[in-house]
Amino acid sequence: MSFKHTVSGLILAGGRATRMGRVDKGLQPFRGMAMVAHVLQRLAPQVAGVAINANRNLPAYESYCTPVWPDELSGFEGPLAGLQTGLRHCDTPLLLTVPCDSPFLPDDLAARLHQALSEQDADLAVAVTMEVDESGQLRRQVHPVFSLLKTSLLPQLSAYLDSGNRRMDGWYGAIRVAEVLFDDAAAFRNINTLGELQQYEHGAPANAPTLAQVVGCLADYDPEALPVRHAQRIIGEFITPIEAVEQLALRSALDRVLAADIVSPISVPAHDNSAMDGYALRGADLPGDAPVTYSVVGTILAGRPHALTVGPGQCVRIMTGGVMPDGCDTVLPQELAALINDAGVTIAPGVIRAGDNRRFKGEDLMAGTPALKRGKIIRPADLGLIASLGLAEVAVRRRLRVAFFSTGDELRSIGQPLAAGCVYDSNRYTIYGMLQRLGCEVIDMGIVKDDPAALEAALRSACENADAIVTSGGVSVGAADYTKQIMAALGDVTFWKIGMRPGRPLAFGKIHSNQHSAFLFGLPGNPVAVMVSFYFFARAALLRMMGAEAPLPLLRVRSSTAIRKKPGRTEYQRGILGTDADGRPQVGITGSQGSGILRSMSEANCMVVLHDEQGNVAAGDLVDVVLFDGLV
Ligand SMILES: Nc1nc2c(c(=O)[nH]1)N[C@H]1C(S)=C(S)[C@@H](COP(=O)(O)OP(=O)(O)OC[C@H]3O[C@@H](n4cnc5c(N)ncnc54)[C@H](O)[C@@H]3O)O[C@H]1N2
Ligand code: MOO
Ligand SMILES: [Mg+2]
Repeated sequence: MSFKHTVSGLILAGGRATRMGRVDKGLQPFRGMAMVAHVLQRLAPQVAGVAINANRNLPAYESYCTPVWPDELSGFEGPLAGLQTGLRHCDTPLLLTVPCDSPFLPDDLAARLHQALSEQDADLAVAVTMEVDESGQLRRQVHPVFSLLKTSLLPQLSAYLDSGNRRMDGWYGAIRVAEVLFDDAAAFRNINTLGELQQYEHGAPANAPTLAQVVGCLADYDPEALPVRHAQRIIGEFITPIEAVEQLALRSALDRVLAADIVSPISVPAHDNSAMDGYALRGADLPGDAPVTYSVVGTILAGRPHALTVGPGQCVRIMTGGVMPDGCDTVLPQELAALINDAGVTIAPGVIRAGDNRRFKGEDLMAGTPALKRGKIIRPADLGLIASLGLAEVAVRRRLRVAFFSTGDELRSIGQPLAAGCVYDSNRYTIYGMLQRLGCEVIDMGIVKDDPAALEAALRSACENADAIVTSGGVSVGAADYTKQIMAALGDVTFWKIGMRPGRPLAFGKIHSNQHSAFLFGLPGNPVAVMVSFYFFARAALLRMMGAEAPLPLLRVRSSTAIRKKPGRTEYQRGILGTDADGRPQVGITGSQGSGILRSMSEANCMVVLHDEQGNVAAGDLVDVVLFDGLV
């Protein structure tokens, strides 16, 4: 049975709003209605009923058809006073509090807090998020105003207030508290100042520029002939990263983006140790002109503590990884000994030098130094590195949610018969593959017909469920291409003809629907154009949204053939990178380069990037190449 009937909601609107100039925060207009109405809309479906705790303008709050309860303590005594009032009136066993200035609160707040409360048999469940501060460090942020608690806690709370305390979490010591980690910190954002109110009015985070502002910085901006590098720059400046962070078990973090620097808590290795199985001795003691025999005073195994000291004329048997004994700085690999017998180990002159085969404490990682930087995509070596620090969990950015669909009446899905003039939808498969490779959470929305209402519904739904949207088709100048009109109507979207081949038309911007917004990449319909536009525009932008640093490396390679190329535009040609007869790398172009010929894309293992200013390429010239696959 659902828990909903056991929970009442309480919106805390009784504060003074000192940072907002003492206006009544809950009643401030925001995106077409009062702030409290947004909170009410999100909270009401999650609970049996909602009440508001307010101390001013009571009739205005009552107009939302909810009970309104002022504090019993007089003098704006803070949120706990509101909570006390709420507990006193509450007629369900549980009460859920939220502040009136949090219009983005999560839809699953009650469900998640309730689950933790019952699983952990707690008195109170409170929301927690992980946030990255300005110095790049990760910290836990507890949100005591987002709490689910037992109504029976009223006596404890009243006693706490009677003793003069007002801190929201100050009474947690006396009750059982369950902390619930939410991965979307932005959902808990509260609006504290009039400036923030204006800022969030259009869904824009702090200081986000409009597309027109970004474009305004380009002296010779021409959307009908936009150089590739300008389009890339505009997109990069307009995109904003998602901030939500989640804590994952180490192995689950593979291919995810590190959310905060990892500072090494220990030195690796923790001690100077031997790099070889052999004999440790003092470097100053090595032979001069004649062989020397050293007596063996003990054996050191890796991982075994010891208190051996080695004097002049002595050595100690040591295994790889064994901790170097005091005074020793050199290891003789055992196979280099001139003689090993009961008298000891004999070393000939000149076989090793002082300091050989010793690994220093901290030579891999020194305690207190950054081991990995935020923004790094976690690869197999990083998993090992983090494990070497003894860390079981890492903080990563939440996965980026990307919705995608294809547009066009001529498209058929696999399994459907192919009517005359129709083609199977291949773009949804290439896009799926490319998004998966980037580590996105994908939402496949199928094929959308060339119909304005269907396109609008699809874009709105994508916008409400994803961080970014990738569409294909309908961005050129064709008669049935409604896509552009609908995209433009839903937000800040611009349409470009880019100086490139393939992939000339591109729509880019941000759309809004029901208080949600998403970045939009309207890619051209031709099957190769869609891939090229994804790789050279969407890829970097999506990575930036994920908070990742992953530039595309360009290799300079000799072209095995001549390539025709017009200066004044960037051409991306499908290439096969291999080696010539002498084993040197070379690249050749796959067959037809038409933007509908997917076969030649499939045969290719790289793209040859011929830049704007470049003209024809002669056989043997060096060209830039981007590989499709990397080793990791
Ligand atoms: N008069 C002009 N015509 C065109 C121009 C132009 O500048 N002036 N640009 C050309 C270029 S370049 C491209 S690329 C295409 C882009 O067109 P759209 O983005 O509007 O895409 P559609 O018209 O919907 O489709 C184009 C082509 O691709 C096939 N297609 C579309 N979606 C899929 C899919 N999911 N799977 C497989 N194939 C798909 C579609 O059937 C068309 O053949 O416009 C040029 N025209
Ligand atoms: O983008 Mo189009 O022809 O360049 O395929
Ligand atoms: Mg078209």
